[in-house]
Amino acid sequence: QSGSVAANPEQYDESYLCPVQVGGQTLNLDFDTGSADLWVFSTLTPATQSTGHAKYNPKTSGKAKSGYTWNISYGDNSGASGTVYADKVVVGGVTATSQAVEAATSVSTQFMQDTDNDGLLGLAFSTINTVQPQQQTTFFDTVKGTLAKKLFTVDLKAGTAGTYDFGYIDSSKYAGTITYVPVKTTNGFWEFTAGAATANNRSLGSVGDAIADTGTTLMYLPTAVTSAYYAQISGATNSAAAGGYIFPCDADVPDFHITIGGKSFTVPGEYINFTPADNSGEQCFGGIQPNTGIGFTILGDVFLKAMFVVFDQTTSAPRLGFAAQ
Ligand SMILES: O=C(CCCl)NNC1=[NH+]CCN1
Repeated sequence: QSGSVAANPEQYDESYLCPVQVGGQTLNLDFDTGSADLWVFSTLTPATQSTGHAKYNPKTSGKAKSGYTWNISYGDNSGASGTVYADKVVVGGVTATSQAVEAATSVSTQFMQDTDNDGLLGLAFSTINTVQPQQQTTFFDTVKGTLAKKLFTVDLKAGTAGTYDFGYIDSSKYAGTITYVPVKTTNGFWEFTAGAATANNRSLGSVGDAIADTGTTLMYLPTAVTSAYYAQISGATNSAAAGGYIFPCDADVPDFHITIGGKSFTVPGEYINFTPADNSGEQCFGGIQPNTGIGFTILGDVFLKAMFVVFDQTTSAPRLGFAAQ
């Protein structure tokens, strides 16, 4: 089987939400290549936390997995926890007849407050799924044996709907050729080695170990690369108060170029002029921030929305394919 689902951006492209049928109920989920749990707001979530969200009701067709629990925390310190059911999950027509559906009994304030978001669908490797006492497979791992090709593609867009495709590559969605790089799976992420970064034809240094993460909004780069980039924007400062690099909203923000697999890819400067940093709209918050304390680079939506990316498990050695949109 194969299928395609829309990826609808929230305001400022903060995250992208996709309609998914869970036990016949449609919920809008954040597809996340940086985690491996499929969890949903549910009738088990306290009303004080679930107001405004669509909720999965396991009573309809869910089969409780007795004694199974989950508890996840993300890189941005958001998190959730709960219990586990098996139910039918359909994404863009691709059907998992019995998928582990993790029903939330508690969610952090970030999730409570984002009422567009009814849960997450993890697309990292199942080795980092948090269900105990027995780890569960991601939607992709559950269905991959039934897909025409064991791959999915990600085509996020700036300010408009993109797509996640499962089981095939739609060559109308990218320009030029796809450049493939090997993936290191030991941390459970789609992790690879990126190369040299430049802006205004000046070297910013090398990016190095990086993950492709649809669940993270911004790009978190090595501190040296980040400071070299903002040195080229007059008025840019690293503001503790703002929580990162900001600059005058009318500044000239240069394109960011990164080499992957020997090919150069471009993130337009306008994507890096991310959001107003204050109510006056005078200072804007950068879409590139330092990866301090993370230990690797995260290439999140600001990067991905300039790209067409193939998450490929067609062979025993997973790989990532990158193309310009
Ligand atoms: O947690 C991470 C970073 C992994 Cl290093 N990405 N995924 C995600 N989902 C919700 C917030 N962030």
